[in-house]
Amino acid sequence: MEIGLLVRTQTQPGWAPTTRGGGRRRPLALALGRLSSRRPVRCRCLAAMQTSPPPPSVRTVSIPFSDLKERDRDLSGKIEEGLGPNGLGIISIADVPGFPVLRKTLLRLAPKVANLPEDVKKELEDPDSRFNFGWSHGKEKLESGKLDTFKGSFYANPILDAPTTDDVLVRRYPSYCRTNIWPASHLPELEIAFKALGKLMLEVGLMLAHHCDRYVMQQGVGPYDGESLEQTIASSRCHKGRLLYYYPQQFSKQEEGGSVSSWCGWHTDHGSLTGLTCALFTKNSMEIPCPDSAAGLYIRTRDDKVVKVTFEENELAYQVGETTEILSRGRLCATPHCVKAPSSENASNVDRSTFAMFMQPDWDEKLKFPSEIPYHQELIPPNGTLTFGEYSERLVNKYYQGKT
Ligand SMILES: O=C(O)CCC(=O)C(=O)O
Ligand SMILES: [Fe+2]
Repeated sequence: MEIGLLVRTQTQPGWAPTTRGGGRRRPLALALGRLSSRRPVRCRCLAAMQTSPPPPSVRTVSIPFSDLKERDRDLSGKIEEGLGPNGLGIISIADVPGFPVLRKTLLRLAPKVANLPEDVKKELEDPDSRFNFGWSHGKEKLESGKLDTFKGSFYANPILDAPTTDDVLVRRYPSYCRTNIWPASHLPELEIAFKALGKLMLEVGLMLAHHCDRYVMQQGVGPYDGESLEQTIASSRCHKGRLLYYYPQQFSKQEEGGSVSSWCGWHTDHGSLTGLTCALFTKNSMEIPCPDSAAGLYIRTRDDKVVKVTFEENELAYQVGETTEILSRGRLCATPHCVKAPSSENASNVDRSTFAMFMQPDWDEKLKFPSEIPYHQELIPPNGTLTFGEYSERLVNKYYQGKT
């Protein structure tokens, strides 16, 4: 990894260890648990990104839910346009029944979690999972080496409260295998809302995965060497939801040229598929439209341009993770993304709540890697086969302990 090419972000998340200049603090946290993981992104245009006028805004390719649920419908054109080698790497699904209510119900709880008394939040922390279950705030390091207090996260597996009872596995894969922690007495509605939205995002994600599989097979890749994306996701016990709360930014901290990664640093999700809701903004507890058209989710396109991505409030978006890119032999591409905070004057006291559903293979899932892969080639054994759990462990070692 060429250190000089890493994007310098305020909130460089996830993978970046100190040795690579990323200033990461908690090596394992991002690597395993949500496997949302974060690969720092190479970029040659950092200076331009930080000083140029707001980048253009691009609408996601959108698929109506009524089409998505038809298994025999040919959606390969849209899948290619959205997620293929020339796509943005994000696609949105419109008119998902029940989604708008579940989204609002959960996102409205994000500020409530973040504002629970400190001692209650402490109880909700799980250091043994490297903060991949329960409450996590100020555990990751910023680029500057300071702790990231810009956002707080609440993590849980919305599908399984206890993925396994095998102690060996719990010790080996604590970020996947430990049990959920819910604020049962302080915010009992969180568990219900979190599970309901997470399950819906998984169900819709499975439908999308089916169409992704069809597209990949049409491309002549043949069935994936292991399971299809749909089967991989369906049989996994590792899914992880992340309720994110971005604290209002202080204007004094906004002087860094309004960097596009001022709220969440550049990274690529690591697993199979990530579901994303459109964020909810509030100001002094009142829901408001996003107060700054430049704020929100940004991605870097295949031809190295930074664009702001938009999708409708009631659409459900999905991004491709690195593992899917590798297993689809590049037919589906993972996309570097980050989040920009509002920076205009009237954006003070504005917070942002959103939810990400990281769908990733089971720790036991055998992944058959192609002989050439775009990421982490050195981790793959000669026979090209690793379980996802083993692969994740190697990634963690690579980034945080410097061994492969
Ligand atoms: O806040 C967002 O919209 C995106 C969050 C994200 O990319 C992540 O948690 O991996
Ligand atoms: Fe992400």
